[in-house]
Amino acid sequence: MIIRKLYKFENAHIVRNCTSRRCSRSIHGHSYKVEVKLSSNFLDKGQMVYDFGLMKLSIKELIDSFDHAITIWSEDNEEYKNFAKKFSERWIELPVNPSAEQFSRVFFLIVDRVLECMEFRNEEKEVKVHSVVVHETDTGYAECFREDAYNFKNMGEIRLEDIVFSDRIKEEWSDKNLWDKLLKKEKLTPPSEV
Ligand SMILES: Nc1nc2c(c(=O)[nH]1)N=C([C@H](O)[C@H](O)COP(=O)(O)OP(=O)(O)OP(=O)(O)O)CN2
Repeated sequence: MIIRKLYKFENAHIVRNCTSRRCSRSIHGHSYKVEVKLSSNFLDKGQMVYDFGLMKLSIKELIDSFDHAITIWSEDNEEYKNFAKKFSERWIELPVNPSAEQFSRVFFLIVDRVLECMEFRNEEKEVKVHSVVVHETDTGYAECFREDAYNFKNMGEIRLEDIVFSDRIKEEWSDKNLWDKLLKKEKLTPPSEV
């Protein structure tokens, strides 16, 4: 069975080297919608794959990090990167170009790591990321499956260590060490009730 939770955020970027000139040569923003789909063949004590309420903790906080932020590619022009970091206190640097496709891979990998670290306290079993859909506009989206997220050879390597959140973004997390914990694969313990 698959369940799906929707997240929304506003974000600015430039996507270098693409064919659409407006996209590759001008800073612009989108009202993103992100669908995280989880699957399992089991149900927990509440007869759910994974409580939607639990999906409003770390997963929501990490996706919301991108809200009112600018996303930059680590390989972009140094002057542009410094400008973005100087004039926006909320920025994220990615090791890949911030296309809808790469956003969907980034979110897949992040949610995959959250689930890997998460303690399951309500008899949830084998909860996996099925796919992540990133809607960049009302008319265009990318959907990432596991084989895409880990397709480092053809789609570019994404190491979580290479995703950098600005200090301001980290300060707004309920646990300022959340990202470090995920990088170190430390256990995340959710509250017994949300
Ligand atoms: N496959 C992709 N194509 C494009 C991406 C992308 O991430 N993946 N991104 C862009 C731009 O960011 C652009 O802003 C969105 O392009 P587009 O769909 O053309 O936007 P519109 O709002 O103009 O779409 P309409 O359908 O005309 O309303 C470009 N391509």
